[in-house]
Amino acid sequence: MEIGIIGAGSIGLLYSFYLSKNYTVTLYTNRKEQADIINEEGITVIKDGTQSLTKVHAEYERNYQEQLLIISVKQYDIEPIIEVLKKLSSRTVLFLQNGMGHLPFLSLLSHHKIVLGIVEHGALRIDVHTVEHTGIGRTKLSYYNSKNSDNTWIEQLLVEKHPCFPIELKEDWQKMLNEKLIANATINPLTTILKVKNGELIENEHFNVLLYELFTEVINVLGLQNERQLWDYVQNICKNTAQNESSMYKDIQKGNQTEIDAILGYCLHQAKNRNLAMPHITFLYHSIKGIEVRKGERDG
Ligand SMILES: NC(=O)C1=CN([C@@H]2O[C@H](COP(=O)(O)OP(=O)(O)OC[C@H]3O[C@@H](n4cnc5c(N)ncnc54)[C@H](OP(=O)(O)O)[C@@H]3O)[C@@H](O)[C@H]2O)C=CC1
Ligand SMILES: CC(C)(CO)C(=O)C(=O)O
Repeated sequence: MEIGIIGAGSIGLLYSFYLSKNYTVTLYTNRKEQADIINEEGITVIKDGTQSLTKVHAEYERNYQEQLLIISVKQYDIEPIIEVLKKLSSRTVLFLQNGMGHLPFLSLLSHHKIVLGIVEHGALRIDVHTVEHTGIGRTKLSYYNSKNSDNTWIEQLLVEKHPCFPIELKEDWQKMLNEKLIANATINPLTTILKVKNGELIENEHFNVLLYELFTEVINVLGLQNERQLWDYVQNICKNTAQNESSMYKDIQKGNQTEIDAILGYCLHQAKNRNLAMPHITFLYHSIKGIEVRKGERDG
């Protein structure tokens, strides 16, 4: 099976490394120099201090040929890719983004078999061809516009048996994405403005109150009922990733754009549609947007 992976950041490098063990992978980069380096030196994954190298073919030209395309760019880089996907013949397209920013574009791609995914791995790009696998998690997949049948590409992925790279199928994409959104909408912005690691949101009783207040707004706006179970889920993520900095906190420290629009921006949009007041979400959304603008002004 031939797989094209679009976006050679932390997730693109990690997925190229593991999937190339069983499939022919082409990794599409944003810059020619990165493709040249990957073609020459391969991809290195560092896990628990051990380095492993694999050869993967990288391309800068965007003539995606593969029958399975995996999209691993950030939410704010999705739109130009959608424009290309619109013109391609029918195939399977798997989106791996955090947040919900990609959903409005999917109606433009109805001739493709769309699969939504969430990533529970931790991955951190060290340089243009090296990624650190900072936490083993699952990839969860769910069919968006087709039934759980006749997708041989996805069925092949599901028999993937690498112990560090488990892949699961979920029935309900909305539930799957909502759960991930709850974690990203609560842990990410709070850790960013408080400048703390994930674990402090449960270790510090005052921060835990903030986490809970924000959590109740988020589940309210998403219209979710099983509060107890979801609150345990969020607290468990803080516990299991206690020593990690959230991706949003890392992005802000590096002066990068965040995915706040696809995360809290989406929640605010839902709140507006339903005429709900969301003071914590509003406060945090504008705090993060303000920090991004200040950074832009300093650089500008
Ligand atoms: N990293 C992680 O641990 C996790 C990430 N995710 C999600 O996965 C997604 C990807 O995240 P991550 O890998 O960390 O992000 P990165 O920023 O590390 O990587 C994104 C890459 O996409 C490249 N890119 C942008 N536009 C294009 C294009 N048109 N064609 C080819 N490449 C392009 C960027 O290039 P350039 O460098 O030139 O900008 C960058 O290298 C996000 O939605 C994130 O929320 C989810 C869970 C965990
Ligand atoms: C689950 C969480 C919050 C773990 O850090 C994450 O996905 C992120 O940082 O983006």
